[in-house]
Amino acid sequence: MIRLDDVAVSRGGQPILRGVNATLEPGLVHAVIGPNGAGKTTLLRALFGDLPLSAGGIEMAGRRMGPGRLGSPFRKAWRDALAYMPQDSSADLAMTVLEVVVLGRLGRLQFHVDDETLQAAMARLDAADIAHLADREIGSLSGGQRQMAMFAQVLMRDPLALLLDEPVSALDLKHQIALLDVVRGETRATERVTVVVLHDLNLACRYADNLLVVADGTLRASGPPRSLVTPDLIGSVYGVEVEVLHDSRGSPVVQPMGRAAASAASRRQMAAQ
Ligand SMILES: Nc1ncnc2c1ncn2[C@@H]1O[C@H](COP(=O)(O)OP(=O)(O)OP(=O)(O)O)[C@@H](O)[C@H]1O
Repeated sequence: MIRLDDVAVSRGGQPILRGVNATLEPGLVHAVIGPNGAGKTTLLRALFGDLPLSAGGIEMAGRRMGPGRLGSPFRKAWRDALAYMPQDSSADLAMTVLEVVVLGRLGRLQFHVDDETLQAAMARLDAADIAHLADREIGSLSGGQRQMAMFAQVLMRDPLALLLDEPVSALDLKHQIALLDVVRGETRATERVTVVVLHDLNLACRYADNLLVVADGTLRASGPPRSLVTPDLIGSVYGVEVEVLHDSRGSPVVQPMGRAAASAASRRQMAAQ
């Protein structure tokens, strides 16, 4: 479990996140949604120990990270428990896909890649549907193929928690589903905490057990998609009019209807005038 307690983060001297309280249960997929610039990546990087907290704390596996400079032994131990896939995993390296995936075990490697590691890397590539690309140079892949390879790499770390920042942004429909199926399956099987930033609200509703709605640097709402996702919440967070339908499994489906001309409150005010 990961617990966030009144977390605040500043960047460039500006407060970006404030008052974030959440409990992230293991074995569940937690999807972070919210508009551009809301603070989603900042939240993920704070969880990874990549950005210092300006207030509050994060507890994970008996450790507590508080405000202040992150001392390097603490930071290393904290990050060793996690696997983080950043938004842009640009990889212009002269390395093959297989070598990049094997790097996920860095720290355990001692200048020798044993057969077990190679087999594990191949299994990860297979699960990501890119085993046939193992010997290609990573820089020669398409954006989507590279995203799948970086995903295979983070899984090799066998982490306590998986932090994925827009992992499907470059993927076609089939590979979005394939990657998120693996994410959900691994999360359940390993009882780890998964936090994934997604812009596609319908994928978030379909795959997340818990949604974290970030807006203007605060956690506006959180909970299971079915009870959380309403036209009012999505409309007010994104500034659009939406209809919320439900698919045959009961997952919410968000249908944009147009930009919100005015809030309900201002419409009532205008009607009263
Ligand atoms: N180094 C920085 N210095 C100052 N402000 C920053 C810095 N990096 C990011 N920000 C600001 O912090 C805010 C949150 O950024 P963040 O990347 O967390 O948003 P996001 O929700 O992930 O957005 P997106 O959906 O566009 O990726 C933005 O207003 C951004 O401009």
